Amino acid sequence: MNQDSESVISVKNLTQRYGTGRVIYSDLSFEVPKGRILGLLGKNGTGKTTTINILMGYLRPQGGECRIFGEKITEITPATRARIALLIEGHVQYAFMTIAQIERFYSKFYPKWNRDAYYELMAKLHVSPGQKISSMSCGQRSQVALGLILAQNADLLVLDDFSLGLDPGYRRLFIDYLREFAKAEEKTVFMTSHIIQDLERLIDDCIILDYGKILTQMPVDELLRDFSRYTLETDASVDRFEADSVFVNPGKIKNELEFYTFRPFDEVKSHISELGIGYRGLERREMSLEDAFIGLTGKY
Ligand SMILES: Nc1ncnc2c1ncn2[C@@H]1O[C@H](COP(=O)(O)OP(=O)(O)OP(=O)(O)O)[C@@H](O)[C@H]1O
Repeated sequence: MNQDSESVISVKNLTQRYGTGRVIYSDLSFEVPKGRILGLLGKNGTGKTTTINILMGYLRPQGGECRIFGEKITEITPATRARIALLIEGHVQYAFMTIAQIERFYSKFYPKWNRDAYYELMAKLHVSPGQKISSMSCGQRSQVALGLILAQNADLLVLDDFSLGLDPGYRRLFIDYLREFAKAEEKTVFMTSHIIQDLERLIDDCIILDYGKILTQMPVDELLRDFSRYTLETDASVDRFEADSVFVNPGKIKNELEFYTFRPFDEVKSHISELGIGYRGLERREMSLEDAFIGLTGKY
């Protein structure tokens, strides 16, 4: 089996700009292997929704090629399309229906429809099955949308900002539910979210997008193992710690300096000595995925 046939999503040299405006990105390439949960992360406006719109065939890119389950996205067959469950930013569109009506409506389109998965999630909602979606709160509508996604029992789930309006308890419930479902059934998930703390317990791999390019693509456990945040005290000015091959996004508040790095401790220490900078208390700090994200993309 070649590498491509293992990849559920394959993106090669994707280039996108809107009209004659600025380039959102060029030469973007990545793969999403079967059975993995991948989070596409990036600051506002880096092109996450754009990428999903291209992958789903709603937008034609200026260059590059995307394949899903081996098929070019411009020539995707209905049978392959039926293997993909998509949650776009926003809510259920048929808001005039009730919880029960929308379940019956959706069930007709999906051969592998799992009614129980939908009602299991709906049971956590404190509303009656006869209530119209239009009269529900923002978070409750998101819960209905997520129930409809899981019930499709698709092989690939594409979720754009699934957490819209959800409270922390429901987000935790959905994440645990999704991870168990995806791992037990070897589903592939491609998702974005701005709530990065949530993703740490869900995703296997992350792509971190900066404006115009991918900064990092790697398994989350490797990122948290190899990328570190350090602090030290120094009287030297922050200009002496310019970003370089060792220091990523250095910053200073009073006399405490912090920086991030992919380099091991000994190398960091000798780099500071080579620069001839006096310091006290060099410490490697515990890091979350959100810290790593800020370390790579900067605080703005
Ligand atoms: N239809 C459009 N016409 C022109 N520019 C657009 C259009 N849609 C998006 N853009 C621009 O493309 C860039 C990427 O937008 P996109 O919605 O993909 O970002 P995002 O990473 O999903 O952002 P967010 O985190 O805010 O959801 C932004 O600068 C946005 O202004």
